[in-house]
Amino acid sequence: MTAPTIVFDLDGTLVDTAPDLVESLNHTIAVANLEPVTYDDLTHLVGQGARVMIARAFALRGAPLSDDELPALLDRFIEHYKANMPGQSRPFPGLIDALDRLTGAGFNLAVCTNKLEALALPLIEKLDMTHYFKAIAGGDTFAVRKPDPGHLTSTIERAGGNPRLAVMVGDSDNDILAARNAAIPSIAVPFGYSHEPIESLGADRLIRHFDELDAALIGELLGHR
Ligand SMILES: O=C(O)COP(=O)(O)O
Ligand SMILES: [Mg+2]
Repeated sequence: MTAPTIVFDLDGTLVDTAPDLVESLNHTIAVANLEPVTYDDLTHLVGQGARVMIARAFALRGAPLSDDELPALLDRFIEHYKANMPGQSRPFPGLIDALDRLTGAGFNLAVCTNKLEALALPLIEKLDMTHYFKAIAGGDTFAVRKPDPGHLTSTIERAGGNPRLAVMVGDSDNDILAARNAAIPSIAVPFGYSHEPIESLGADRLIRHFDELDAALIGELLGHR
């Protein structure tokens, strides 16, 4: 029988990347003399990858940005973010124990992030977490990205899993929507970068800490289907 797959979002779910994202974003927009953004701003900017994050920062500052300026800004962001990796980014409390526990219990683990694949892979590698995951899919890995259900189902398939036997864990509306659109149960975490109250996202469960993520909870969610 195929093992159930647990799919994790990356930014704000597995890893606290906010300080490094803010730093690289501010380095990027500084070329246009824009005021630096803050952590609170980030919850409105993050979610659709670096390109959209840069465009939203310009919009936040009321600065014009044409499509032909974006590629150079994106390159500047990628270069800075990669050079500092893993920077201050760390797994959230209890994550590594949870990954060990779930792997030990026979689950397939995977990552489905809207972060560019070329940033997601080295970050996970530098934090020594690659070996936990059967698949790591970024926002540009497939033709679609979250909240499109295809991003999630393709990640599960790449991990050798079955979308009918899977659970999504995430911090934002994109994650919970992608799961709902794919008819996959979802778990929300409150320590990430959602700009809306986490309770309002409509996840099937809310966990406060990774200590709560165990085989019993996954079984309960899959049993309810
Ligand atoms: O980097 C982003 O914009 C979003 O990344 P996430 O999907 O891992 O939260
Ligand atoms: Mg996230």
